[in-house]
Amino acid sequence: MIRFEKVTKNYPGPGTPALDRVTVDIDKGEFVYFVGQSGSGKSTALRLVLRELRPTSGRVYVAGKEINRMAGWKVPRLRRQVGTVFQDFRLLPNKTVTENVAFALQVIGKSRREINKVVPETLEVVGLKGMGSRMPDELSGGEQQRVAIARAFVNRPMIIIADEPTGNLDPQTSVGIMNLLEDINQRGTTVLMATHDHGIVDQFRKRVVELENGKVIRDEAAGSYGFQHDDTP
Ligand SMILES: Nc1ncnc2c1ncn2[C@@H]1O[C@H](COP(=O)(O)OP(=O)(O)OP(=O)(O)O)[C@@H](O)[C@H]1O
Repeated sequence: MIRFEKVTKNYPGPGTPALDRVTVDIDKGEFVYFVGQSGSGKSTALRLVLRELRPTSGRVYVAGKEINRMAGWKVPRLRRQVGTVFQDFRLLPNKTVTENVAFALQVIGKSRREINKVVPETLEVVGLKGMGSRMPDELSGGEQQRVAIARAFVNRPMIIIADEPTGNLDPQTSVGIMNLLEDINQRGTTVLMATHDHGIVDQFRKRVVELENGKVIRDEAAGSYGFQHDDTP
């Protein structure tokens, strides 16, 4: 589904590469964490999948296509198949919950009829049934993140990219958001998630790709890694 093949990314200016010959293969339906210290290259890796950035060398494949070679007019189609979720929610503050989610479908030309059917269904999936007429500032952080996930998922994308989706949430609310991302993953969407949150990575066991200075220093399957904390008395 997604393949990074010896991907190096240099930003302009001096310094080490943000990514350095990264090779990672992600199958359809996987849930993969990208972990590592601030500046290790997690966001750069995620942005390459959207072709918001282009590799300095190496190749990034999404659904079998090398996206760096894709014609520019095909990039919007690629991005429609990749939902995005961020730490800071990024909702439109002057639109209701329903309008925020509907907007993602309006911009790609879906009919009003389809929008009226799919948006309430999606709000139900994310646990916001009956909250469609609220404004973002009338919601808790966790609820706002659910709206953002609904917006990312409403078009049933192949892939969801989540960059620190629990970064602004307390631990209990984060668990709710992780349950939701797991649910969406189980419906067949591949999930790539960058996180600093060791507690989440320990509790919700998934494949872990760890970056350090742009290099992959660990790539472990779900369940094969040890707990970071020893809770035995
Ligand atoms: N637009 C940019 N221009 C120049 N350098 C950049 C740019 N974006 C990121 N970098 C650099 O690339 C490296 C990797 O950054 P990146 O944002 O991918 O890391 P990250 O692991 O996502 O960090 P964080 O957890 O803080 O978000 C860092 O050294 C960063 O300073």
